[in-house]
Amino acid sequence: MTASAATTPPPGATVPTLAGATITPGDLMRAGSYDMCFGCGTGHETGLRVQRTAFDEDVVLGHFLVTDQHQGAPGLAHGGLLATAMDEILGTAAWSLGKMAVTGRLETDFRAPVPVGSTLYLKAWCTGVEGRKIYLSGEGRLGDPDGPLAVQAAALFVEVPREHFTKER
Ligand SMILES: CCCCCCCCCCCCCC(=O)SCCNC(=O)CCNC(=O)[C@H](O)C(C)(C)COP(=O)(O)OP(=O)(O)OC[C@H]1O[C@@H](n2cnc3c(N)ncnc32)[C@H](O)[C@@H]1OP(=O)(O)O
Repeated sequence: MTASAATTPPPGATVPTLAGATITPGDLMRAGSYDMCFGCGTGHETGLRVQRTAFDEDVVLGHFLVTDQHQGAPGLAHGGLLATAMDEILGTAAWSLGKMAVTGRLETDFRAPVPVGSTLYLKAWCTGVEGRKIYLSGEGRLGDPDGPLAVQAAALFVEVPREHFTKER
């Protein structure tokens, strides 16, 4: 992955830990997802409907089925939607550390085309935390969790207070 300095943890960034977390992975699993989220909502008719299948302190796993609603070129997934899928799984990895966080920066490498009808298997993990900054990496593989590499991503998420989601704008 050709990650920039902005998404690479600086020397001295800590290895993430769940100590002091306000949200546990169990809470997150029970909370499910926001129904109308384009990434994971089951109420969103044309969304990606990413399913999160496992997460712990080290890694988060998920997958989604690429449908004809997700095309860019005929028969192939749109790159922007693949970036959205990576955003979703990277965000889940950030939240699974017990931190409410939003995407500050998202970088993607597209390694192989992703056909309609295929399942993209997603994986994300935290590479370091410094203050409010959470550094994450992820990948998407075709057809199987160990299948061919299709997408790689690196991101900087920034921890925010609850008011970020509730204040009127
Ligand atoms: C319980 C419910 C469960 C729900 C399911 C959970 C799963 C969820 C899955 C969701 C998945 C989907 C997720 C989504 O889609 S989240 C939606 C998309 N993202 C947003 O809307 C975020 C919009 N941006 C902001 O709100 C603010 O800009 C934030 C909050 C990010 C920072 O503004 P704030 O005023 O607060 O802080 P700051 O500006 O002092 O920055 C702080 C530090 O960060 C560094 N920095 C910031 N940006 C960048 C950048 N681009 N490159 C490099 N560095 C950057 C900055 O230099 C500084 O560093 P330092 O000077 O301290 O060293």
